Amino acid sequence: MEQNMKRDTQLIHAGRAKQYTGKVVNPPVVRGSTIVFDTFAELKHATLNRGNRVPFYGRRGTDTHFALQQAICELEGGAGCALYPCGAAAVSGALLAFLKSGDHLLMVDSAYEPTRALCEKLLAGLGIETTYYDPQVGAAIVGLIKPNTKVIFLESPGSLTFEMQDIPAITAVARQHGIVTILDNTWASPILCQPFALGVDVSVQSATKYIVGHSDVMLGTASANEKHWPQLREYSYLMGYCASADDAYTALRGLRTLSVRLKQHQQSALTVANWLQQRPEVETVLHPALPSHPGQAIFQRDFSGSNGLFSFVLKQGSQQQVEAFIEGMAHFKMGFSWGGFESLITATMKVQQLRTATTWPYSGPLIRLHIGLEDVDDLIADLTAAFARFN
Ligand SMILES: Cc1ncc(COP(=O)(O)O)c(CNNC(=O)CNC(=O)c2ccccc2[N+](=O)[O-])c1O
Repeated sequence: MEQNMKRDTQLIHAGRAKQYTGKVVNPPVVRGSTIVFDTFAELKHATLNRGNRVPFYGRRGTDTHFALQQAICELEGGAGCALYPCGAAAVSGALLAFLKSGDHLLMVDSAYEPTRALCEKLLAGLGIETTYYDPQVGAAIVGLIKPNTKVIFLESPGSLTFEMQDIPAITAVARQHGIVTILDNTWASPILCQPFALGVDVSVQSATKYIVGHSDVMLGTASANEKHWPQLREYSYLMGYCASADDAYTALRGLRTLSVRLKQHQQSALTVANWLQQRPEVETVLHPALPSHPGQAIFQRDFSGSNGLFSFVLKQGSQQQVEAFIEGMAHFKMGFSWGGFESLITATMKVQQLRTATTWPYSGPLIRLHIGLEDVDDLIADLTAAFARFN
C-alpha cells in the first residue's frame, strides 16, 4: 500500500488488507470460538503465531478483529492493539498490565470519573497506591515520582473539564525514570492526536465514542509501542479480555466516515462554543481550540483538530435552574457517552468533589455538550430556548 497517503485516504484503506477482505470491500464478520486445523503443521504454525493475528482460538480473535487491530495501529502508530468489551475495560486492562501490588500510580486529577473510581475501589485493594496530579503539571511531574512509581496515566483533554496536558514533557520525564505512560486518547479518536509520536507507551480508546460513531456499540482498544506491546498483549489475554466480531466489524465501518464526521462535529461545536462565549450567563467555555483556553497552545501543537465534545460553566445557577435549562430540549438529550451523531447534554454541580490534587476555580454549574450532526442553527435555537427557561 502507498505509504505516504493522506489521513483521509488512510482511513479508507486501514484494515482492508486482501487477507481480511477476500473478494469484498469490507472485512466480513467472522464469528468463531473454535478454529479448526487439518494438519499438525497448520496447528503448530497457528500456535507459534497465535499472538500475531493468526487464527488460533476465538479469544485471540478472528480476521475481523485482526482487521480492526491493524487499522487502529496504522492510524495511531502503535505496534499492536488489544480489544476490550468497552473503554473502561481498556483502561483497567492497560493499567493492570503494568501495575502490581506495592506499585505507585500517578493519575491525572481530571480523569474520567469511573477511572478515578477504579483507582480508589479496585487498585487500592490490590495494594496499588495512587497519587493524583495537576493536569497542567508538565515536566514538574518529576517531583511526584517515587522509587515504586511504575505508571503515569494521562487523559488529554480531560473529558469533562478539558484541561490540556503537556504530553511530550511528561513522557520525556517518564522515559528518563523507566516509567510506563498510558494515555486515554478517547477525545482525539485515532486521528486527531498521534500519541506514540508524543512519546506515549500505551494509548487507550473508548471506541464506543467516535470510532463507532452511532451510539450502538460498546468497545475499547489499547495499543502499545514495540517495547510494551508484548506485555499488554499477554496480560490482556490472561485476563480474558475480548470483543465480538460483530462489534469489531461495526467499529471498522465507523472508521470509514470518522474524518468527515469529525469535521462536521468540529465545525458545529466551534460555532456553538463561540456563540456561548457571548451569552451573559456564561462564565467560561472549556473548549481547547478557543484562544481563551489556557491549553490552546498545547492543543495547536499536539492535535490536528477538535470534535463535538466540550463544556461550559455558568456564572451561577440553582439545581432547579439547571434542570429547567436541560429538560425540554428539542435536540440535546441527557445521556452518558458521546461521539455519536446525536447531540447530548449533561450537567454537574460538583466538579470539586472529583478533584483531590487541584482546586476547581469555578463555583457555577458545569454543562457538558456533545454537538452532533444536526443543523447547528437548530442547536443554537435549542440552547437559546434553554437560556430563556433558565432565566
Ligand atoms: C475519556 C473516557 N475514557 C473511557 C471511557 C469509558 O468508555 P466506555 O463507556 O466505552 O466504557 C469514557 C466514557 N465516557 N463516557 C462519558 O463521558 C459519559 N459519562 C459516564 O460514562 C459516567 C458514568 C458514570 C459516572 C460518571 C460518568 N462521567 O462521565 O463522569 C471516556 O469518556
